[in-house]
Amino acid sequence: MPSIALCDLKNKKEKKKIALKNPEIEKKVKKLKEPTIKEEENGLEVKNMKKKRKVSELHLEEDSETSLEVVKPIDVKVKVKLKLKEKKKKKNKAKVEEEEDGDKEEEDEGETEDPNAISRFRVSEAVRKKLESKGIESFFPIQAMTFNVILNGTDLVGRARTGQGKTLAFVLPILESLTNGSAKASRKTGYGRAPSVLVLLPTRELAKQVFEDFEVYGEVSGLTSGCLYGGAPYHTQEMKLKRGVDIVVGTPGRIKDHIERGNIHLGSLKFRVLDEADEMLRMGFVDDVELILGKVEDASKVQTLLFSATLPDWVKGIATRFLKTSKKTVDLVGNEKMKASTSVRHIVLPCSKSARSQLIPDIIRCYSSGGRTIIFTETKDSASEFSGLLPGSRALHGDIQQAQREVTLNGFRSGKFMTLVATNVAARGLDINDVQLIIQCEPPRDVEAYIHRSGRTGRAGNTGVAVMLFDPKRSSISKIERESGVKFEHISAPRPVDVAKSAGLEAAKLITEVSDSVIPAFKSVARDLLATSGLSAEDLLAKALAKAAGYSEIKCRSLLTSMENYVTLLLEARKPIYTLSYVFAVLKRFLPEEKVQSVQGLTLTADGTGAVFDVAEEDVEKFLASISPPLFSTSWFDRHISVEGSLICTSEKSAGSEDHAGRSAENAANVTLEVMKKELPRLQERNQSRGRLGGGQGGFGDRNGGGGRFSGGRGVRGGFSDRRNDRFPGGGGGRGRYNSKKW
Ligand SMILES: Nc1ncnc2c1ncn2[C@@H]1O[C@H](COP(=O)(O)OP(=O)(O)OP(=O)(O)O)[C@@H](O)[C@H]1O
Repeated sequence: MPSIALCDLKNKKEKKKIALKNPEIEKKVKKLKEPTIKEEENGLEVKNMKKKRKVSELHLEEDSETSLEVVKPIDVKVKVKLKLKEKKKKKNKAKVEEEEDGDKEEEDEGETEDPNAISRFRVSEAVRKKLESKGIESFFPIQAMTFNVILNGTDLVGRARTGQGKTLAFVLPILESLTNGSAKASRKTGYGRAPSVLVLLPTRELAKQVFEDFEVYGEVSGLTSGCLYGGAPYHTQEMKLKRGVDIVVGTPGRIKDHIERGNIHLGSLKFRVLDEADEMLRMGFVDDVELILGKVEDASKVQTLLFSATLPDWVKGIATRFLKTSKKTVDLVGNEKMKASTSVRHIVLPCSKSARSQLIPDIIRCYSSGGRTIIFTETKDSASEFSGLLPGSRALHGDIQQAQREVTLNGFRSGKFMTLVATNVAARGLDINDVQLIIQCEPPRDVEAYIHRSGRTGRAGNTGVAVMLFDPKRSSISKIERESGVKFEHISAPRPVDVAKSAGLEAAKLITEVSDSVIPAFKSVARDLLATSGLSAEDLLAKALAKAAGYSEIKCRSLLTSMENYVTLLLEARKPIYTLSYVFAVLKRFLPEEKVQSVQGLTLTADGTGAVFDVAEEDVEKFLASISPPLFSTSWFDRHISVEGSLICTSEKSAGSEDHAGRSAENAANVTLEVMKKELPRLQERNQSRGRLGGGQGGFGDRNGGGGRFSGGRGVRGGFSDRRNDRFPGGGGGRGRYNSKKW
């Protein structure tokens, strides 16, 4: 579990490069930026339509009632290149030099040809120009693959990974259909008109975001939109509806209210869209959604679209009920193992609850590349609590007044503050520029939440980092890993010494910016200090830099719980260790009761031969001396002074060097104890702890010692308390446990 020290990188660019060092990510990002749909799949409205239609049919199968077909993108570029290669071969036979030159030109032309160019789709000029003004000249795969299907009047289920442009995938063809397509003729116009489009979304923030897209592109098409969500005054919404709007975007609760108040009539509806459908239904809006959709008098005349990055099986039932049997499915994730964003570095880091507030600022410093960070907490209280602890951050959750929620989100979008601490209310759909880092304070309850939260970064072809903290004693990451297909990068906390180096660089930069005019005022003090301190000029300056960076000392940090001033020890035995009770028994043989009780986060290693735990820095020597007889005359502390002279618990010395194993001579109990300096071994996860003593399957016994140690209120300090985690009843995920009120 390497500690990846990004901290000492000099600038944002370098950090980004490192964040991308995962070759898999680089490959995928490149792929997203390239056109990935075959020319034929666009269903382009251009000359060679016949040929295209054939292939298009191949990939856009009609759905049956019971199945969701998977459509896979095909790499256009590869195909274009292959054709060109063939052409080139033929021409080479002729061996005519001039012809070869011509061929080269043709190849260049061919390679730059963009089959997803918006100019090749039935997008009206005004909208195209608007898109261009926003730098959008080419469709993303999901857009290219769904545009004509929607424009041609077919119901559709669309799925693509987070940040791949699903919003415009429905906004643009709907606008075109209303202004130039099949819905144009029967669309109601004029004062007091009933809406032609109804878009339902799970959160107010998302509703507002999607509404803004409809406004921007609708305006140039002569269409108006209204946004209806709770927490905002009814009156303004009613007035807007009275005047008449073409498109209504909103959350189910408020839309239902307006329908019941007689403010919205759905008799003229042409489109209904369920965006983030699974979330809406999971949040308990199913009745509202059904009621709203049920208000449509003649469903056969309405086109229904359902989009999300995640479509759990149970959503398919909903799709079957609300979409026509002729519906198409464009699924760009399908059966691919990796369901989460491929442009994100997915990292996990062990951290106890009490260490989070110390660790998170360092993670931000190391991984945010100077961009925005969103921190996800499980509850509204902890979101507020955290934002209180992190200077310059703001909280966003369901208990905050809507007006304040909007101020907060606007402030975050505009860069007034760079860290947002949010509940799942910000997990879905939010598209905020330059979010570089996502921190999840603990593993979410289901894989969908992980996918959407981590997907707030790495959007539209950009890259990002998602760090998930987990407490090995209380939570499990293997379920999320398995279901999302993410291969997590395991790292340990940024080392305080690395963070300090990074802060030192920033301080050095600041010092060079200080005007020379200050020198005369401070020079004599500097001279006196140099003469009296007994330090070299270099050391003295180092101290001054440390102070300027806010450091008076460098604390050490545990690898296991990430707690400051704690050190992680590894106890190993010659035989398998089945229970924590055994470890406690061993410790009790050598140490006084109060020291044994003070250990934190005791966890068995995955290989079953050892256990790791944290002890306070000042107790390390006592533990080592008591359990492993000293191999060397020097003390642990002496051996942990780094070359820079600072105490670092995660020594930079390599394995096999003199002090790697600390004191590891065996004692009467045939166990060894050593300081963990660089990497943690793989640990048993919470849900692996059923076994011999617990009566379940698996190799290892009940780590909780049959309800002993950790359930009886041992009064451990901070870190890992004895509280069982009752948020995982039965260890399973699944529906029904989501409590939207928590947000
Ligand atoms: N064709 C395009 N070219 C460039 N940028 C685009 C294109 N289409 C959309 N975008 C931008 O990509 C970003 C992500 O789009 P969007 O929010 O629609 O993603 P999404 O797939 O809905 O993500 P999520 O699943 O998280 O909701 C937005 O900033 C959007 O403006």
